[in-house]
Amino acid sequence: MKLHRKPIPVKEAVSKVMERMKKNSHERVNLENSHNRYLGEDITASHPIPPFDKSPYDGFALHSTDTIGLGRGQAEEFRVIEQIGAGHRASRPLKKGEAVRIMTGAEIPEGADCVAMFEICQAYEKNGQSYMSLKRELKPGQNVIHQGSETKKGTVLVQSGTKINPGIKALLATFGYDQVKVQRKPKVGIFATGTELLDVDESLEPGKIRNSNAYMITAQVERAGAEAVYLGKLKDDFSTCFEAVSKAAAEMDILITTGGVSVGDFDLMPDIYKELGAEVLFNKIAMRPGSVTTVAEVEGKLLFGLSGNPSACYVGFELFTFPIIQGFLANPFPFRRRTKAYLNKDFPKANPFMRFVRGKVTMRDGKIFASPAGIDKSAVVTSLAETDAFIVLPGGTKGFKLGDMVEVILIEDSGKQEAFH
Ligand SMILES: Nc1nc2c(c(=O)[nH]1)N[C@H]1C(S)=C(S)[C@@H](COP(=O)(O)OP(=O)(O)OC[C@H]3O[C@@H](n4cnc5c(N)ncnc54)[C@H](O)[C@@H]3O)O[C@H]1N2
Ligand code: MOO
Ligand SMILES: [Mg+2]
Repeated sequence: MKLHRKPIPVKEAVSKVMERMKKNSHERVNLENSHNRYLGEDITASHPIPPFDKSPYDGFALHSTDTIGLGRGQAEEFRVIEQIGAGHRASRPLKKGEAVRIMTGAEIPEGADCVAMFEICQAYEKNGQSYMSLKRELKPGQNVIHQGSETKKGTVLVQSGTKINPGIKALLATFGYDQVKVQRKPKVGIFATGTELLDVDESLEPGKIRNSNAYMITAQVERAGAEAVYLGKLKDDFSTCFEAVSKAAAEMDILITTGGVSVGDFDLMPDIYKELGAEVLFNKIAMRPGSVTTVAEVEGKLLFGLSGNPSACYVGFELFTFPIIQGFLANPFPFRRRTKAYLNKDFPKANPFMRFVRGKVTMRDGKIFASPAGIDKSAVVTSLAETDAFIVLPGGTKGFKLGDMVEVILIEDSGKQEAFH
């Protein structure tokens, strides 16, 4: 085994992975099941919105020319010929001096060009006929939402590859998509390797630990929008691991293993990649944690050899596997959002490697602050529960001080916020 590996910069490692991005196929799902899926086509307005001139208020539709000169004590009486709610249309065009009692969302009748809200009108009955009197002048088009004023037919409203959110669902429904073309979710196989691993329902035994990576990675895969296929845990035995990995690589779109990528006697992944004839893109990155993260490709399939150490495993996934999954989903913006934040803690120790400190961000008075989520060590699992961001501390000769402005990678919205005031 080669003990001395040459670390490559994080940026280079990310590009090496992204160069291997694969094209994916599409499928159709019912609109109800489309939430959080990635669009497989642009959404183009198939009709204008609104499709007809409509009233934004409950009131009376009339013609503005009938209101000229009103005001300063001058009122005009209108004959109310009918009443229309949303979903109904007036039975005939309005004539001079007529009004239609109209509700919000109803189509403006022919012969009307404006709406007077109930609040400025006086409605009354006279000899079994409805009337309304008005003391205000209205302009043509006043209180009318015009056909196509929100969007014109043919406008591209959402691009293929965008994650479907509640607003996009509303648009899909507006344009009559009962079925939606979406990107097929890549199947991501997951193996946890390690003879020390116990199942969740097993009691602790000397020298053994429960397998937490499998559950963590499954959740990260699902959070990224892919289909997680947990394939089980494997003992550190070459032929068992080799068989399992080669079979899964053929069946899955992407394969993740955790553990066994370093230089230990039972770290079998490097030999497995060799035996498979896989091309190793890199096996050492100038970062902490996750320096041992290894990515290889065999017969067009990417193999992510994530570290066994929980924090390193978590970080390795978010930096390298997350964007490739987004690529599969045709997301034109495959990377997690980054921004700047003020450090809430000193990091006096210089580190030659770039650090991705598991942290949490808070927002106050238009500023973002970043604090570490717990112990900043690769082998730590407890800090991950609080993590909603990575604090990026570039490698170099100096440490960092409280108040320094640093880059943060936003992992999720933890929703920690006081009530609105
Ligand atoms: N001589 C050297 N030793 C190590 C180096 C090195 O460069 N030279 N690198 C260290 C670094 S950095 C890391 S990170 C780890 C990576 O180890 P592996 O990826 O080979 O992982 P394992 O050896 O299998 O396990 C490491 C650690 O993680 C625990 N683990 C494994 N799987 C799970 C799981 N599914 N759930 C929870 N915890 C798991 C395992 O028990 C070990 O404690 O290597 C350093 N060594
Ligand atoms: O890969 Mo290790 O996490 O750098 O500690
Ligand atoms: Mg090891």
